[in-house]
Amino acid sequence: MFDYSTQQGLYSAAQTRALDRHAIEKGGIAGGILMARAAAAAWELLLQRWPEPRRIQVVCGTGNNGGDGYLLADIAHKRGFPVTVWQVGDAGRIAGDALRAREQALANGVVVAPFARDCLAAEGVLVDALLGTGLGGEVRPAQYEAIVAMNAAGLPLLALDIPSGLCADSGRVLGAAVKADATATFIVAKRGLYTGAGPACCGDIHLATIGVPRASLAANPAAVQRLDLYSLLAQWPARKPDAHKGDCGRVVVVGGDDGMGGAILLAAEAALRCGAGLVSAATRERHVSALLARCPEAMARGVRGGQDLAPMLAAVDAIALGPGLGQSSWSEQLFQAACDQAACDQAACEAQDKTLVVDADGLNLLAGGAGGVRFPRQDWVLTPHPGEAARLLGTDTAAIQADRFAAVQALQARYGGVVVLKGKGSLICDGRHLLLSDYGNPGMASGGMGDVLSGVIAALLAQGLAPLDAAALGVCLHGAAADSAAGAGQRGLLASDLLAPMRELLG
Ligand SMILES: NC(=O)C1=CN([C@@H]2O[C@H](COP(=O)(O)OP(=O)(O)OC[C@H]3O[C@@H](n4cnc5c(N)ncnc54)[C@H](OP(=O)(O)O)[C@@H]3O)[C@@H](O)[C@H]2O)[C@@H](O)CC1
Ligand SMILES: Nc1ncnc2c1ncn2[C@@H]1O[C@H](COP(=O)(O)OP(=O)(O)O)[C@@H](O)[C@H]1O
Ligand SMILES: [K+]
Repeated sequence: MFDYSTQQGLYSAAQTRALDRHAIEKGGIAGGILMARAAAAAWELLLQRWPEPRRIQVVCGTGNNGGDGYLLADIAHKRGFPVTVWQVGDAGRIAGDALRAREQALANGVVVAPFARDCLAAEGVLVDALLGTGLGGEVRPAQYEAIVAMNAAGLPLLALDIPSGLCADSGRVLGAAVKADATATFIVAKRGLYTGAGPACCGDIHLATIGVPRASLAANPAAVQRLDLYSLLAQWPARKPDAHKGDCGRVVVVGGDDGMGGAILLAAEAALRCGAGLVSAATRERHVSALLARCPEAMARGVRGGQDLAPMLAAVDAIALGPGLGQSSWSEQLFQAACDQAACDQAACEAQDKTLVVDADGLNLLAGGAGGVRFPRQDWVLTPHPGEAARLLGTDTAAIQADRFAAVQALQARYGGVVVLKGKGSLICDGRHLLLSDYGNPGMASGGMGDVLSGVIAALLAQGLAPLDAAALGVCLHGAAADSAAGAGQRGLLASDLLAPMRELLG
């Protein structure tokens, strides 16, 4: 198993508060000092991004996020920039460090005025210091209006800690959220910044750890890890010099019903390009010649049903079940045969018996109860996109996206094994680990991308990686290859464009 403890931790709002408290009470760093450091780090980022702002407008709320904003305004004012603070909400509610920050800014001559409709001037840089990790529930009308106004201003926008209106825990928009060009986040990275609506709201994310003691971090370990492809690759030993194809694993890809022959071809080719020793494709007879013409290294077989498939599965390491599988009676037979063939219990799984990667219509058949397949089971990796996840949990896509962390955990609890919830900020869960990959880009919103991913994960399983490691490395590799292939343009990216960069990344 890979060691995930060295990956970057992602934190919830409650954990961040606990960390702040620990740093203040045990670390002896006053809250006001942390606030001043946060403001200084954000100011530095602002000047890096927008070196000569004609003006700075800071929209402040009544909590400590607003306090960060007041101190940033104070720094800008001292440096001679024209600054205005627009105060949202009743200033009488401001207390503690935030109140001291406001008083300092006022005493130094920063212009502070109540936020009003149309108050924002159309020049300079806007700073969002309205709501941070203290946001609870849907945003109230006054804050909603300020968020809409900030987004409509058409100005460069820097969010402090978290774009206002974004839920730090889930990455869901709570009514309305600021769409920032950059976010300066403080102390630790928050989990909601990297999945769901988070990436679209944050722009570039910059973490300023502001000197929180190591002991405070150690006392509050993160429950989610953000994956770094290269540190995973570094944990995967190189092939031994005398390796032969039998050492590199056998994969069978199962699918390609009428009209979907390309899906099975993509999965087979991806498995080969990611290093599987031998790859067979079990598909409709009529797809065999096209598959062999494009990819002669694959062993393509036409199968009429479960009885033809079973012998092909006898001596394999990983089965990718679902690319273009369809939902016909042929599909159901293949689905059942593959599920029956794979080992079903924990012991066999740990003994590196065959593992199933279930995707696409394999997941739809599972959700529909096809073949009476029983679960939970440990010998599979399920790779649903949010629509498939909704079917598997009997809910709708919006509910999945509203809390992707909860959704992936619920899927894993019900179905067992390893679950990958795809989409921006893909999540991977085996019941003990909760991992996030933020590689990938909107160029991947095109047919066939998921088929490639199932081939990749199957190839990594076949080469001996544990299911969680194969899923984690596979998802990162797939997304990073798409980032490399997209280059300057995302439109028109094809799933097959990922094959060459994946190979390069694997080294
Ligand atoms: N020492 C530290 O701790 C450090 C903290 N730091 C900073 O503090 C931030 C956390 O500060 P926080 O906890 O004060 O909360 P914050 O995000 O300002 O929100 C509270 C405000 O929001 C309001 N509000 C809440 N829900 C609402 C809703 N649904 N709709 C509308 N309004 C709503 C709530 O209003 P109330 O309900 O009280 O009327 C209150 O005014 C953190 O993100 C970081 O930036 C850094 O300086 C580093 C050191
Ligand atoms: N905007 C995006 N950002 C990052 N990754 C994306 C984005 N859109 C799609 N992807 C990735 O592309 C793949 C699409 O898979 P899927 O929806 O199953 O495609 P298909 O069914 O067409 O094969 C997933 O791995 C998903 O995470
Ligand atoms: K904010």
